[in-house]
Amino acid sequence: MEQTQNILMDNKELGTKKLMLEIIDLRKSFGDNHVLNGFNLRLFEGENLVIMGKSGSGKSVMIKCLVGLMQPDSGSIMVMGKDITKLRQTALDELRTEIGFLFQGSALYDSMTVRENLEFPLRRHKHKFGTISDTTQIVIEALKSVGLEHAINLMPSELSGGMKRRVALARTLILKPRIILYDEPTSGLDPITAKEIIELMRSIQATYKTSALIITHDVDCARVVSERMILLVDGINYAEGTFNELAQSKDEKVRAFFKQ
Ligand SMILES: Nc1ncnc2c1ncn2[C@@H]1O[C@H](COP(=O)(O)OP(=O)(O)OP(=O)(O)O)[C@@H](O)[C@H]1O
Repeated sequence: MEQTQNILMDNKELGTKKLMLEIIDLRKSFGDNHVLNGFNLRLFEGENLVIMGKSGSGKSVMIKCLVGLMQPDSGSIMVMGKDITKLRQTALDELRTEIGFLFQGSALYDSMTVRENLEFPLRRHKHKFGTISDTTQIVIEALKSVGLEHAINLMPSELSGGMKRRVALARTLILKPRIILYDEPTSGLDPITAKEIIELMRSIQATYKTSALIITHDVDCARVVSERMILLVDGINYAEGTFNELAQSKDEKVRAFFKQ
């Protein structure tokens, strides 16, 4: 596998699709620790793009820059054509509703029922949805899409790990995001539950026509969900391609990702 320095060499078919997210020459250092050294990424409409990188390779730093929790040293981050590093707070908040996050650990509010957990983001983002007098239908629809409509009145403590992750995903979907950012979606789950979540990610892509950026160590997850993958090594896109292209690579650094 040849080192891919420039993501503009994407396959031509993708070139005709709408660009949802673009990261250009992202750089971030902490003193002498140069974590991101010109990272590039393009996420197209309806696509699942997997990013793999070893522990400490800068995936979290990249996500923090992407969601505005960390300021990059340089580079731009375009979300649906707007550079988020240059937006004012209100415009940034509005744009943020187009991105849904599923972070490691499901982060449900323990003192709220499943229904209340799902209603919470709707209330917070009134500007996008207006005042909704009856949220029941919206909540049920989101829960149905993750197969958990029967859990609407349960407390998080009554849910298994897999169910919690599904509810967290429903809570993400309820805001109808155009882009979903999954951070280690299968971590901490047993293989069967992980497989269910992986299948769910595919079904959500088909139903909601979302684009997704997926950070994972899980080779099975990458194989099933990705249209394309980027391997992040030494702060750059070390290699890019489909799962099969990368899995067949002779490059030792690339091969290391597929040995599990
Ligand atoms: N706020 C910070 N201050 C100083 N160094 C930081 C800070 N945040 C991250 N780093 C450094 O940046 C590097 C990349 O860390 P990061 O958390 O992005 O890795 P990662 O790829 O997400 O790893 P993992 O898969 O283990 O979560 C590490 O060397 C880390 O020590």
